Amino acid sequence: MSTIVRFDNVGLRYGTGAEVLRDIGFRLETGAFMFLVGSSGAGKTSLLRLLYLAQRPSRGRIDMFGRDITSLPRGALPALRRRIGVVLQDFRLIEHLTAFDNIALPLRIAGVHEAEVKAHVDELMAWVGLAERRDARPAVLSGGEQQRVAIARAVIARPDILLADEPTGNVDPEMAGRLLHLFHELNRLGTTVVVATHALHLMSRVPSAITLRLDRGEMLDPMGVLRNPPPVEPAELSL
Ligand SMILES: Nc1ncnc2c1ncn2[C@@H]1O[C@H](COP(=O)(O)OP(=O)(O)OP(=O)(O)O)[C@@H](O)[C@H]1O
Repeated sequence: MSTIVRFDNVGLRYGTGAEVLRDIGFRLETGAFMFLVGSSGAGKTSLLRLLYLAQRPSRGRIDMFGRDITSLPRGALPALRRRIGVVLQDFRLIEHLTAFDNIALPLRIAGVHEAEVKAHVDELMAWVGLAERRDARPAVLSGGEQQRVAIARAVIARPDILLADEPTGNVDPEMAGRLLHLFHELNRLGTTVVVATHALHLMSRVPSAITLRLDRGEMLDPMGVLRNPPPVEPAELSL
């Protein structure tokens, strides 16, 4: 089993402020499902920003996909980002595109044939309860609908890593369970998943998940599980 993400002694500060992340070190194995938890302001979004290559650390080293991303030239980042699906708290939908076209975007960028795009997007929209909102633009969608468009867009092209920041924050409990199920299915197909959440009750739905707990910018890992991930059983690999 290979390591897809590795943090060594990572620190992050914004501008000249104090460090908002300190001494973060962990390994994430390919195919893992990780919950990122901690109280508001603990640094969850900041850690996701590092993983999405939106921010470089102020110190330490981050390896992703077997490369040291802290020393990569800017020009190399877009190709890496295409392997990452991301659901941010502000959704970042493209305003002039319909829900369907927003979700279809990663497939179209990848050059997928239009008939296949239509079949995949329609199926996923039905799954996340958006079949009726196919032609709606983001401005007329509710917060929960926008969130589901953002999630569908992030997962449609089966990224190597999915990063989601509080992805069930705007939906009812039933839909939250459904979305988590979607992430779990994607994970079983091989995508490494990182979900930052306050919804601790949802964590029991993914029994195999590991948890990275942040407390005011520091990592709590008393058992050392994240620094020394246990070997994965072959049976789990074949799921
Ligand atoms: N762009 C920024 N510039 C300066 N400080 C920032 C910036 N973004 C976040 N911070 C600070 O970094 C710290 C961690 O914030 P972050 O958003 O990562 O926490 P969080 O755990 O995701 O919180 P929440 O659960 O409320 O989303 C906070 O003290 C916050 O004020």
